[in-house]
Parts: sequence; structure tokens; C-alpha cells
Amino acid sequence: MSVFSSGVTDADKRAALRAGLNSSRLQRWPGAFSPLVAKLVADLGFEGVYVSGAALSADLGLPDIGLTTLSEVAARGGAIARATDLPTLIDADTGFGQPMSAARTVAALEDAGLAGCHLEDQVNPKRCGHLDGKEVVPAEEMIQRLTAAVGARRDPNFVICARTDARDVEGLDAAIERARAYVAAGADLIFTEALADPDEFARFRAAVEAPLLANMTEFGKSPLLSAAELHDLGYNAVIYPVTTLRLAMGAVEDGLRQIALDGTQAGVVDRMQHRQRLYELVRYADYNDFDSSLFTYTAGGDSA
Ligand SMILES: C[C@](O)(C(=O)O)[C@H](CC(=O)O)C(=O)O
Ligand SMILES: [Mg+2]
Repeated sequence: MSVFSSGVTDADKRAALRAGLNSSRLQRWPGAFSPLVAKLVADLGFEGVYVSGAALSADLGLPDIGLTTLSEVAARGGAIARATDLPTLIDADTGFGQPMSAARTVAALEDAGLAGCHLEDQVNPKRCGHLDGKEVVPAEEMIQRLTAAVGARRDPNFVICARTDARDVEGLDAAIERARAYVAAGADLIFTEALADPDEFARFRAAVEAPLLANMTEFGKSPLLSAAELHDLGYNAVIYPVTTLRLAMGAVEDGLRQIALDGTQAGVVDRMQHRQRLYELVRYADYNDFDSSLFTYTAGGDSA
């Protein structure tokens, strides 16, 4: 196995994602805002990796209002997916344009090594699902989006997740009705955005015959339910989309303030990831071995 690639093929990652959704265990997918974070997510025993549109745009210094392009998202998502053996689900916003654009999006994300993506029923330009003032397209338009996306995938295991933002715009019953129509259009997984309380999660579960994904984003409209609570509610997957970015940025800000104050980082060194841990995550020793095997290579095939 090369140090430069995951030991698991894209097809096997997608099969693992499917198997996880069909299992009775809740699939926990923390957001990874970089390939290095994806390595940490895998090392700590989570089932999958999530790539958040909010985190990806924030990382570029942009608000999450649909400014990022398919090329940017596929490139960054691909770099993250390739850094781990885990399957990666990515946020594809509204599919980056018309229904045919959603089809192109799926092809590009498959090529980039992603295991699945979610498409939402918001209008363009989209908003964070937990902010007021968002709007949804008519259900028929979202069904076109989904039909195009489903038809575009070559690997039948690539997961197409349909997100409905309708709860906050049209009410819970309309959101559930949309979810059922999206399943009929071929969605493999339903993302129930911005639900208000556990009872709403339960009502979605009772009404929709497909795997369900919960969004446990902080400072939003939904309560922060635990993995055990979501499992008991019958949910199949949970994302912690912006959590790692918020944790990291909180720590970076605190550290920078301390340096500005003290004139040295000496007081915050014990809060840092140690050089050794970083090297472990990027498999420094394996690259060294690989390099020395090249360095000592001789044409006769002997190596010292
Ligand atoms: C899940 C989400 O789409 C994301 O981009 O991560 C966001 C998360 C957030 O802004 O907190 C959303 O819920 O719209
Ligand atoms: Mg998003």
C-alpha cells in the first residue's frame, strides 16, 4: 500500500457507507475542515467524515451563502476524502445551479472520491439552514434536482442525501411530505434540517421510510441531542458539521490573545497538539521508510 493513497478503494468506502446506514448503529460523521482533521476523525473511531459547506466557505473567509463553486468544493472535498479510509459525505448545497448542474455535481464528486453528498431544497442563493429568512423551491423542482442527481451516479452505492429546509418555512407536515416525495424520487437518505425538538425528530421517523440524518450544529435551532438519544429516536446518522472548526478557532483565538499579551507562546504550549502526535497522524515514519527504501535502491534490486 502506498503512503500516498488510502488503503480502501472509493467503491469500498461507498459500500461501507451503505452498510453503516443499513446497520442498527448510529453513524457519527464529524465535520473535517481539512485532510488532517479527517485523519484525526478516523483515528478516534468515528464511522465517517463530513465535509461542511459552512466550514469550507468559512475557511475561505466567506459566509455560507452559496458563493463557493463546484470546482472548489470538489477539490477540497476530494483532498479530505483521500486522506482517510473512512467514507466521506459532502455538502453540495443546492447542486450549484439548475437540475442538470446537480447531475454534474454528482459526477464530479464521485470522481473526487466522495462516498455521497447532500442536496437541499433551498432556492439559490442559499442560506445557513438555521437562519431565518431562507426560502425553498417548489417540491417539483427539488424532485427534478434529485432525479438528475440520482441518474448521474455511476456507482449505485454513492449516497444521494436529500435535505429539506421546509420545516422552518412551510411547517413540519409539509417538510415530512417533501421528504416522502424525495424518497420516492430516489433519495437514499433524508437530512431533516432545523427541527425544533425531539418530538419532531420522532414524527419524521414515524412517517419516512428511509434512513434519516440529524444535524447537530451548535448555536442553531435544534437541541443538541446525544448519539444515544438520536439512536433511540431511530435516526441512522448524525453530523457535527462545524464543530471541529469552532473548536479549533476558539483555541486559535485564545492562543493568539495570550501571545499578544505575553509576547511569547510559552504559556500555551501545553494546550497544543504535540509535534509527535502530528507526525503520528501524517505517518511521518512510514514516509521516512519509503524514502530510505528509494534512497538505498540499487538496479540489482538489493537494498541495504
Ligand atoms: C450543515 C450545514 O449545511 C453545513 O454547511 O455544515 C450548515 C451548518 C451550520 O451552518 O451550522 C446548515 O445547517 O445549514
Ligand atoms: Mg451547508
